[in-house]
Amino acid sequence: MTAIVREAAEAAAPASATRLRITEIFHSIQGEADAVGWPTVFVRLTGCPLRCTWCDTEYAFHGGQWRDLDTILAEVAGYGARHVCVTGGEPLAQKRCLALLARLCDAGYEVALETSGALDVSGVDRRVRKVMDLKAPGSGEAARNLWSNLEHLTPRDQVKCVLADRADYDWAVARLREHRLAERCTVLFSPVHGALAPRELAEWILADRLPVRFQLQLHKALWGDVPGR
Ligand SMILES: C[S@@+](CC[C@H](N)C(=O)[O-])C[C@H]1O[C@@H](n2cnc3c(N)ncnc32)[C@H](O)[C@@H]1O
Ligand SMILES: Nc1nc2[nH]cc(C(=O)O)c2c(=O)[nH]1
Ligand code: SF4
Ligand SMILES: [Mg+2]
Repeated sequence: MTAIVREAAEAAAPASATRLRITEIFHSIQGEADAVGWPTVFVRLTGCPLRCTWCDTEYAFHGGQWRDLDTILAEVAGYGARHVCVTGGEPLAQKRCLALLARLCDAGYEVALETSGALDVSGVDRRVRKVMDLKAPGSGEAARNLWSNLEHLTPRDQVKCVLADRADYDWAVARLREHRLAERCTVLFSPVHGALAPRELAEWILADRLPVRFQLQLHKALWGDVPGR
């Protein structure tokens, strides 16, 4: 069977109701958002309906393996970490992601979800900390932002704007004010890795007295831009 035929067959026949397509499960230092620095197990779900120009995980768009929930939970448990981050690809593109998140919460983990902001987050377990992107124009995917998602954020969640240039920054500042984002939850501004100089973004945030939290991808400082880290 060729890889393409196998992929099509797997996509058509997820045998059990509790299977998800997984690109990788790995143990690393959380490099982004509120839980930055904590030893964390990452569960990266395969597939994404978006194509952000600067995406650093294109390898998660295709392939992966169908894994059932019990097997995923068992592998996560094997690392003995308190924190779990469910990411992708776009995790919410697989409906069973909601069951995975609930099972991880039931098991007692601190659970974070990295999501694009383009898919409905209303069904996500309230115990999960959502880290929701708002895609700026430089991503090429700003039209996909599902603004109704803002109503489902709580103070434990975070909104993240990943910015490629000054035009993206100006867009994000306008959205911050328009939607009173900082009154809803923590707002993260992060430079696109290798595109916008981190110091430049830091200076803009300070000059404008913005109530946002600057963030850099810590794992890339530690290990570079490699899969599974
Ligand atoms: C790979 S995405 C997966 C989750 C989901 N699809 C999303 O976009 O949030 C995880 C996080 O990495 C960020 N990211 C991806 N490529 C990046 C890059 N080149 N520089 C900085 N952040 C990046 C995304 O914006 C997102 O916040
Ligand atoms: N170390 C590490 N931290 C991360 N936080 C969010 C990640 C992601 O790809 O969603 C990520 C990742 O890929 N690696
Ligand atoms: S939504 Fe996330 S995974 Fe999908 S292309 Fe954009 S950054 Fe990559
Ligand atoms: Mg990543």
